[in-house]
Amino acid sequence: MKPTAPVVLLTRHAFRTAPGSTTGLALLVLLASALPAGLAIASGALVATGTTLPDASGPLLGTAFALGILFVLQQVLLPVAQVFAESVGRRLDREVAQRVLAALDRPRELAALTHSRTTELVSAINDGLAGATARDALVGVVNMAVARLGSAAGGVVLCAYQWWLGVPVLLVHAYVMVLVSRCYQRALASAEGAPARFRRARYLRDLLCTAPAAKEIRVFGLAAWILDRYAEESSRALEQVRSTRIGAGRVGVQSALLLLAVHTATFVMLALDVRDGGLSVPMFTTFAVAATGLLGITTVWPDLLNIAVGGGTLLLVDQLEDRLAHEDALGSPAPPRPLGTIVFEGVGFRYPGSSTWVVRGLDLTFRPGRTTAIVGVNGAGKTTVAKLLCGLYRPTEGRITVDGVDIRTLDTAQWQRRFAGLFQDWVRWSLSLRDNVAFRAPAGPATDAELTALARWCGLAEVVDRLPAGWSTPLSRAFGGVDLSGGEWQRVGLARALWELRAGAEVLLLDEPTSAQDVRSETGFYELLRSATSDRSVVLISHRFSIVRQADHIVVLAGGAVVEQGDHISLMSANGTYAHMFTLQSAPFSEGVRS
Ligand SMILES: Nc1ncnc2c1ncn2[C@@H]1O[C@H](COP(=O)(O)OP(=O)(O)OP(=O)(O)O)[C@@H](O)[C@H]1O
Repeated sequence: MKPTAPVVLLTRHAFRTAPGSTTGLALLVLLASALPAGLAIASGALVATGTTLPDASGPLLGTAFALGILFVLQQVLLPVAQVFAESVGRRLDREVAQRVLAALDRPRELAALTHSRTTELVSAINDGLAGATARDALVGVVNMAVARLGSAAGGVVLCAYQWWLGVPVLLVHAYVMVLVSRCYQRALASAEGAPARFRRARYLRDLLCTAPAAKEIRVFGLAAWILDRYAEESSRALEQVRSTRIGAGRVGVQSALLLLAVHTATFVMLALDVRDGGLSVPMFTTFAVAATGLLGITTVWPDLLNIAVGGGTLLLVDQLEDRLAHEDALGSPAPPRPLGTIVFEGVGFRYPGSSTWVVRGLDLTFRPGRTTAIVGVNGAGKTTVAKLLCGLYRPTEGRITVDGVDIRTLDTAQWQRRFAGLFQDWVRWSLSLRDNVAFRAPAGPATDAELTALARWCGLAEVVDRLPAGWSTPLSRAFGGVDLSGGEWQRVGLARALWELRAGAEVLLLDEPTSAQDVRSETGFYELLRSATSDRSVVLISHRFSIVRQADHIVVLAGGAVVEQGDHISLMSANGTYAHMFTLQSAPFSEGVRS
């Protein structure tokens, strides 16, 4: 199917977003487009009045006044139309941003979001918006429409003189338009490979502009190296764009020469006709002004790029929405409440686009109210199991059931809402502490008293006391607040997960919850965890065996499968992988005690 032309796409979206304003805009454009022809006719009429009626000062004044009005309108109507277009375009931009965010929020699973085509589309949309917004593009459409329709009207006037002159002149202009449009299409097509390079260049540039990288850049003295890499990447990305610009310049010169030739011929023909008595001076004036109006077409070339980029972005947004359309079958049943036993039955999983099995033939049981710890070496697949459990990915083979029902058949959004989690890469929101912990208060806004009780449990109470505006303090210096330490941030993440349990989540996923905690905080963590989670299920992923050993059930993952499971005592007496890992971690301390 042929892709919709950017102008059509922009116009269609503008009418859909703001039908009233866009209709007004279309009328303004039509009016402005008729002005060159009106000016040509009025100029001829003025000359006619002046030359044929020497003492007719009234009609002369009237015609001059009419010409003046047309002239003023020509100066005013286009800017007014541009202001209208900007206003409609702004609404279109807002709608585009909302549509992109809504589309990205739609898939319940991460596979669709992390797919390379999705990231490509999002990146291309961001690039498009940075290059030309829908507002720029819509202003471009107005400029182009006024110039092209105005020129066409001038051509029609010229046809009234001699059709065999008007038609070829119009055809030459049409040819120039096609030439220029093709040139921009080529420019866009050849720049298609550039986004990846631009993305890399932008990443390097952002490294220099963002605080988190500042420490390493200074300590390792990386600024000059990054600047060099940035210069290299961006100049390579610009190379393609530059080569197409040279092409555009060539087309510009060719078109100008063509227009020069055709207009010179027109003016010469008109002048010869006046000399030979075939054309009166007033008519000459009308046709000469009409021919001049045709040249308006040459003033809109930069707008073509804005239209192509802005319209192209709308096309990409349509494609993104199609890609991320909701996959859940409508009316899928909600998961049971409370959640029963969750079972992995022969689960195998490969990340999308990867041929490597992370886990295979995995049989696991998560009983309600129990703490299950998952251990294993780096890359064993522990986090992947947690992601499968909460429905962020679907098993490639096998199935996950709750009380015997395949979770695929349940409403994924509701399934996910039953989990609360602190992942390894939890988000540090640059918002107030209150928002960081209780985004979605279960019933009305969270009170400080409720939050303080939670903070006491999480070891956050001291931090809250220190904050200048307590729970309302923004956790970012960029927003006039404060920065927290890594361990304090982790406790904020933990508090958020616990708050979600209050809001109705039933399973708490903790992936390395004490990785940034000091020994004091780690000691007693498990008892505190159980007291805060009471009868809820907890899935605990940790390399800290001092915590893991206290779990009700411990699962050891290796080579993508469960190699051992049981409680600490049974696993230690089995003297297998778990016992080996446990001994390795505790050995330095025992030696320290001995010596
Ligand atoms: N989004 C992803 N796409 C492709 N492969 C991934 C992705 N996330 C993880 N992997 C791969 O899956 C494997 C298991 O990763 P996972 O994070 O589950 O391990 P882990 O046991 O939690 O490791 P660690 O103890 O280091 O946190 C690793 O080899 C990793 O490279």
